[in-house]
Amino acid sequence: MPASTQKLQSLLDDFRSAGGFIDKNISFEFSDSKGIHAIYTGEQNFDLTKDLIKVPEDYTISVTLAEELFGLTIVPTGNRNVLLLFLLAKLRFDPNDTIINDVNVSQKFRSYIDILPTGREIGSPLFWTAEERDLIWGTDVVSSMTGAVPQFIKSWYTTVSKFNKNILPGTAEEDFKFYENFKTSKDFKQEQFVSYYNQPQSWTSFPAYLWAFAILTSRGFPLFINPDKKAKDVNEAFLLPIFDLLNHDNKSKVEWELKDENYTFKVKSELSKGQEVLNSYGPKNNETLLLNYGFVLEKNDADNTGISLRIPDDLSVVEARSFGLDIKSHEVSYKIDHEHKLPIEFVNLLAFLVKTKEEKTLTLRNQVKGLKQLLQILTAKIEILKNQPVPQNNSINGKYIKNAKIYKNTQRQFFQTAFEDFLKVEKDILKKYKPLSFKTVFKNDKRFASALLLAFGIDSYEKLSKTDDINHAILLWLIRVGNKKHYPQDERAHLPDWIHDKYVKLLQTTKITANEVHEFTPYYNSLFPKLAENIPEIFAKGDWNLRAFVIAEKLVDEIVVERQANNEMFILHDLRLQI
Ligand SMILES: C[S@@+](CC[C@H](N)C(=O)[O-])C[C@H]1O[C@@H](n2cnc3c(N)ncnc32)[C@H](O)[C@@H]1O
Repeated sequence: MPASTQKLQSLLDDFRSAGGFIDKNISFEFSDSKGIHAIYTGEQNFDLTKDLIKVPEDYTISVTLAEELFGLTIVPTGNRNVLLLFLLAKLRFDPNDTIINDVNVSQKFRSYIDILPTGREIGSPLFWTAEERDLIWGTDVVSSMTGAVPQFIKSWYTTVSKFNKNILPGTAEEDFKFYENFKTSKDFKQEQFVSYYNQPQSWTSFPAYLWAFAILTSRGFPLFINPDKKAKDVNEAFLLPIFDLLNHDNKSKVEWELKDENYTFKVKSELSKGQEVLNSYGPKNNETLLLNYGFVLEKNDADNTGISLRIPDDLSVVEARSFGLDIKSHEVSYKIDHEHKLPIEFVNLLAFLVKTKEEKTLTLRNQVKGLKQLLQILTAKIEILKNQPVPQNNSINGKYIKNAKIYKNTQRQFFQTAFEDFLKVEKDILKKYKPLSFKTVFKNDKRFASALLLAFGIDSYEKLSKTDDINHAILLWLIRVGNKKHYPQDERAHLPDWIHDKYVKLLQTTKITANEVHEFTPYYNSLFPKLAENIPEIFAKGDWNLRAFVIAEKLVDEIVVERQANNEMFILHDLRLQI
């Protein structure tokens, strides 16, 4: 019999001797991808009115038990699970028995504690190596983890440093050094500690605490299922052996209940021979499943993702509200799931962030610019999620590679859908408001177009649009518009007044820095005086000095946007829109 089967058998024997019940038609099996799981083997469909599993209340491991060992006052209400984590760590890693109220708890739960998986077996990225973490680089799982671990370290140390000295093992001082290390290192990089995390030695060490944390999050039950025991904390959890051998399916209909001092487990949908008996851990998204349980679901109804944004401190929430946004603080996040798409409000928020001082409301200009930014954010997210590094090291766990792939693909799908939706929004807005495209300028302002031909040696807009010269062309055209009154009447018709007015206003109000002059000089010298000499009818009318280039560049920032779908350039009016 393999060691794992033997361990499981001992647990089942101990459990039955403690008064526990498991329907005779349930058999526990083991697979690399799912760990231990339960299969129904009965010939007849299971009678849904019957209990499948019954666990005596006394055969559970709770915060109350931990409090009896460590004392009531060590952790404040709101954080009581921490004590349970230390009890778990002690039961697993303390070679000495733990006696609580004259009961040898170590002996009582030995076979249960023995079957609990290691951190790496659970598969949470908390236990992944640096190279394995590269598989999920840039994802929300990594940012959650980076934020959470320092908090775990603090709650571990705050509690363990309060323990009565006579309960601490001789290795405690050594264990505490990790905290000193963490506290004094400016740039704490978790991945440097992964091999330490994966080898818990002493029960008071952080790795033992982290292991217990992963055990409680991947297999703990909420205490509120016991109405008698009023949980002091909303998220108070406990361990319910045997129930916790069941794997998860969102759709599984089950019933947990406390009846006559026994926790009972019933299934509420058909269970036939060969089917896996599945619990439901609740509607969990893939991020939570991966981080807390070490697995993900390819088809997960409860999956979601989100985009968060921080409004810079120098912009006020009040201003954002008067712009028409319904926001309460500087931190804004939007959730995307199978029912809720990314809302247009997100575009409006970005529009607010790119607005000019003069713009008090949503305009065509800021909305299209906001939209462009959103499409860029989504593209960046999609690119990160698309990237599937090929591990060079064949010691990387295949299950982790698979989970990372599924997690990233399911996340990417949300962003991909949002990207396509907003490309459509961009198309609709451009269709509705028909802003001036540079292609149209090129077509209408024929004199300018042929001047470009001479200047850059390009004979069509299509060719121009495929090179960097398109940006130079726009810059030159904006200066031409700024010099409008120096051109003959027939040419002026193609040079819009609103652009001219903006140019003049910028010219009057902008102070040009030495840096800008410095930056533009080589570029300016590459064009002038050559252009003025060769094509004076365009480039020697009005002012074509370096200042004009700096102003035109600022105007480009303000009013020119490149369409995401086909890189077409649009010149946008600050036409007021309604949010
Ligand atoms: C409550 S335990 C269930 C028993 C567990 N399989 C074991 O070996 O002890 C939760 C763990 O089971 C595994 N698990 C649960 N549901 C799963 C599923 N649908 N697919 C793959 N693994 C699953 C994950 O490793 C998870 O952390």
